[in-house]
Formats: sequence, C-alpha cells, structure tokens
Amino acid sequence: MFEQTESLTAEALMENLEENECMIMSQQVSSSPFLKAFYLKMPLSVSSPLRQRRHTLPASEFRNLTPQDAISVFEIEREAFISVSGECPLTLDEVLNFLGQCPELSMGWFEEGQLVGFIIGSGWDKEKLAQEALTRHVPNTSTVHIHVLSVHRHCRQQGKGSILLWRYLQYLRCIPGLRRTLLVCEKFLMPFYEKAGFKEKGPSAITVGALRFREMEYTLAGLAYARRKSNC
Ligand SMILES: CC(=O)SCCNC(=O)CCNC(=O)[C@H](O)C(C)(C)COP(=O)(O)OP(=O)(O)OC[C@H]1O[C@@H](n2cnc3c(N)ncnc32)[C@H](O)[C@@H]1OP(=O)(O)O
Repeated sequence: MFEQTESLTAEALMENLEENECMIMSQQVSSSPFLKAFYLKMPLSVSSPLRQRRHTLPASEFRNLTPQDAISVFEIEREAFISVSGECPLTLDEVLNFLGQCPELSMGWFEEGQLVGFIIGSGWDKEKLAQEALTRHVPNTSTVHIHVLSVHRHCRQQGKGSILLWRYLQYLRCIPGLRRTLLVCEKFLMPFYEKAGFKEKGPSAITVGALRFREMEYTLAGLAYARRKSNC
C-alpha cells in the first residue's frame, strides 16, 4: 500500500494541483486494507450504456484515505480554510504525513469517485491537546485527535458533515483500545459538534495565528451495548 507513497512529495503534488485542478475530482476509487468500503446505495442496474458506465464507480463510498488522496483532501481544505481565515489546519506535507502514518484514523466520503468530505485523525497521548498535537501522531494510544473535518463547498448544509462524522465515530468505536476523540474548533462550530455528542472541555492551549479555539471531547468507550448492536 505504501510503496507508491515514498515517491509522492508535496512539491510534485502541488505541481499537479496547479496544472490540472480537474484531476482532483476524477480520482479512481481504490479499496483500503483498513476500512472496508461500504455503500449507501447500489449503482443503478439498468441496461442503457450511460447507466452501465455508472457501475464502474460506487454511488457512495466511505473508506480510509491514502496518501494518493492527499491532493483532493488539500484542495477541499484550501478552499474551506485559507480563503476564509488564511490558515489551514494541515499543510499538504502534513496531510501526506498523517495519511502515511495513520491512514486507519482517516475517512473519506466519495460519491462516484469524487471526494466530497473527509476527516483526518491521529493518535494523541495526553489529557488535553497541546500545540505539538498539530503535527504529531502518537501510535498505540486510546485517544484520537481529529485534526480536520471538511466538506466540499458544493456539498455543505446537506447533512453530509454530520453523517460523515457519525460514520467516523461509529468506525472508531469498532477499533479495539480507542476510548475517546478530541478536537479543537472555533466557538461558532461548537453546536455542530455538540449535536454529534461532543462535550466542551474549555479553551484550548492551541493557537493558530490569531485564531483561538475550544476543545471538544467525544467518549467512544463505555458503549458496549451499542457495539454489540452494531456490526463491529
Ligand atoms: C476539527 C475541525 O476540523 S473544525 C473545522 C470544521 N471545518 C470547517 O470549518 C471547514 C468548512 N466547513 C465545512 O466543511 C462544513 O461546513 C462543516 C464540516 C463544518 C459542516 O458540514 P456540513 O455538511 O455543511 O454540515 P451539516 O449539513 O451536516 O450540518 C449543518 C450544521 O452545521 C453547522 N454549521 C456548519 N457550518 C457552519 C458555520 N460556518 N457556522 C456555524 N454553524 C455551521 C450548523 O450547526 C448547521 O446546523 P443547522 O442545519 O441547524 O443550521
């Protein structure tokens, strides 16, 4: 899985990005060794040539991201954050880094092969998030730090962010040893995360430029009943 990763550099990816942004939205779907892809709805099974073509890509698929997805991820992230605040949670190098180190803590939502939303997480080992958590993956810990959740601008306010987050949390519950997830967000996004079951932990020590954040926590453990009821 990672053989190709070594040849990918942020510089090469940026060149591709600038040369042909359309490429971002036409990537192929591949399966991941970590998260078995699952589909919201089956492709149409009607026999017109146009419809037959649709069989080649799943209508809707959730899967772990790979370093090959980094450019699609970064394009969504760049639009979502840089244009708004001038700051991005993860640089392209950091996206590549986390998708190389802990792809099993990421999830992408693809519709007919196009990335419409994603979450990137990594491991963390302290009670609260600290500045170094922004760039560090601590393996084999019980806490997942959600670095970024973002939905393509054309797909926002349709419930996709909430669904993706819910799927991700369900998926994390099925990974043995994980107990909680932490994230930081600006105050105006707290209701979004509270609706998903996160609780506020107070102001975060993390700052990015002039931006200040609240820390939010979601407990994964202690849900044995839910786990028994699910397909974990
Ligand atoms: C850890 C982090 O990554 S924090 C940063 C989160 N990501 C971003 O800010 C990137 C840009 N924004 C996005 O990608 C999306 O708007 C997301 C991920 C925040 C939400 O995804 P969506 O698919 O738009 O959300 P969804 O349709 O499921 O839910 C909408 C709810 O989100 C909340 N919400 C979404 N964007 C905003 C916003 N800019 N300001 C305030 N509330 C917002 C509202 O509570 C809204 O609730 P409502 O329907 O009652 O109005």
